[in-house]
Amino acid sequence: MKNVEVLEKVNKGVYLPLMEEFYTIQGEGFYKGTAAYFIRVGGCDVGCHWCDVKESWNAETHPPTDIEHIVANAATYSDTIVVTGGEPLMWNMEPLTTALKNKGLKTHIETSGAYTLTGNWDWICLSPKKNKLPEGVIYDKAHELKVIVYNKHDLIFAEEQAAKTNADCILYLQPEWSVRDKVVPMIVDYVMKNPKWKVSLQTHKYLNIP
Ligand SMILES: C[S@@+](CC[C@H](N)C(=O)[O-])C[C@H]1O[C@@H](n2cnc3c(N)ncnc32)[C@H](O)[C@@H]1O
Ligand SMILES: Nc1nc2[nH]cc(C(=O)O)c2c(=O)[nH]1
Ligand code: SF4
Ligand SMILES: [Mg+2]
Repeated sequence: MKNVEVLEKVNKGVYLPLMEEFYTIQGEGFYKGTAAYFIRVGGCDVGCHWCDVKESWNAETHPPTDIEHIVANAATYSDTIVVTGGEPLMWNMEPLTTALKNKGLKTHIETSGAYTLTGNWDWICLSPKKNKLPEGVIYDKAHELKVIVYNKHDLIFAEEQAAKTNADCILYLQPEWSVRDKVVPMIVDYVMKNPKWKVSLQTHKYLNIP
């Protein structure tokens, strides 16, 4: 296939720059502990300095991959599919999620919300970033809000973001991994004083799994 044809397919979302895919246990948030197949799509320009997948940022280093292959493969592993990245919403998620749903699979997304919400999702984890704030509509649709806490100011940011979410949205504070020893006591204290929040840990890192 010619380069332009591939780019056209990527633009439509029928090909996606695939970084990796793996069957594991969802480590974070509401579905923590649940087996799920992860599809990690390349490309992100949000630029979180503590991002734990910086290799995902440059989309050009990840091969444009036919979503039909991705979906056929995913279906052999799990009925719960987590789409993450990179920032999956940099791409049109309509074709991928439609194909996953046609196979009867549950579609979950991990997103910063920095780009327009596309796709048909059973579960939306919104993890907003100060550098590039979410676009309006996703706050109404998010099932969980997961704010990463790197310092004290992130608790103020967390409250600002929570104020924008819908009433059913489950609220999580998750320690930034590299400073976990410092921020976990702060998060624990904050959650006990403000019990509308829950703690989320990156449990897969404790379990030594992907
Ligand atoms: C790598 S991101 C990819 C999805 C999307 N770009 C986002 O940020 O939501 C997946 C999840 O990991 C979180 N995350 C990334 N780096 C982290 C770190 N160093 N410590 C804790 N959580 C982190 C993000 O906030 C997000 O909830
Ligand atoms: N096990 C596991 N759970 C996760 N939850 C969110 C992840 C992500 O990177 O989006 C992630 C991940 O990379 N691994
Ligand atoms: S938005 Fe997500 S993928 Fe992008 S830099 Fe931040 S944590 Fe990493
Ligand atoms: Mg991760």
